[in-house]
Amino acid sequence: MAETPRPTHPLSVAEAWSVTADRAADTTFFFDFDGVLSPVTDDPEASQPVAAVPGVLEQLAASVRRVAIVSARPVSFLRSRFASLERVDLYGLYGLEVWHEGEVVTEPAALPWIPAMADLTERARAELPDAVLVEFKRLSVALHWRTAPQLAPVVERWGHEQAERLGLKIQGGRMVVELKPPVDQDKGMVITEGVRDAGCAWYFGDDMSDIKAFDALRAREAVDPAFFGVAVAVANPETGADVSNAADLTLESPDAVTAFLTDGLRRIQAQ
Ligand SMILES: O=P(O)(O)OC[C@H]1O[C@H](O[C@H]2O[C@H](CO)[C@@H](O)[C@H](O)[C@H]2O)[C@H](O)[C@@H](O)[C@@H]1O
Repeated sequence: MAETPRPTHPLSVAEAWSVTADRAADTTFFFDFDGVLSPVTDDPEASQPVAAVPGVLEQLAASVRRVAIVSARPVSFLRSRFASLERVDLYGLYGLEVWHEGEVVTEPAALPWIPAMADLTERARAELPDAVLVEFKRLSVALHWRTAPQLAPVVERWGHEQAERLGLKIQGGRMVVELKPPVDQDKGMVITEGVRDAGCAWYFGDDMSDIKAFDALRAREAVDPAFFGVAVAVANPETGADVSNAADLTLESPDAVTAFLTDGLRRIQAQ
């Protein structure tokens, strides 16, 4: 059968699935976790994927070349939510951690920063108002104001001061600011590496840090016009229009992502 011609952006959903079904053996799907596979909750520890997600991802992984979750969460957290998945690759802490052959592999340049992150966590808990949730992630510290939105300016100011004091990187997100070691690693770099020899790739994201992943798909297309990249935004009012504007398609929620993938899987399997 002749290969479906590569459509130009903007894409229709039907075009995107048609090209993907043709190239399934050469396709990788990447997913962010929070807000994409899991609905947003006040307590980050309470987050769970949509019930059907593990089954859908495992089936997808059996039908395409590769499926990976690329998250700001630690790999240990992702493993706790996806223990049953055997075929899905996991990148944690923006790619500073990778789940590889049954163990967590950490970027060596980041390891010396663990004590500084632990100290910063203690300092944040002592200095910030109690309503700020301080999440220690071994190689980063996330400062959440979801349950106290009026504290956003206080937390952002404190975060920027600490980043300057310690020479850390700072990453904004959904009602959160995160402090990270000054190590060059982000979701865009994970995707750039991950699509190097792919013919087609999808990335599903909902937050500012995901725009770099969308950009990595675009950059790959620019050097190889035959490559087919699909950026999918999961819309939310917190990140405004920036994520949707950077995407090819927009879905409204993690439930909608699950239904969308179920439909896509049917199309791939029917090919
Ligand atoms: O890259 P991701 O997997 O999307 O992780 C981004 C951040 O997700 C978590 O925070 C966000 O989700 C929480 C639970 O729904 C929510 O309470 C919070 O307001 C959101 O910012 C996680 O806790 C962070 O560490 C991640 O950076």
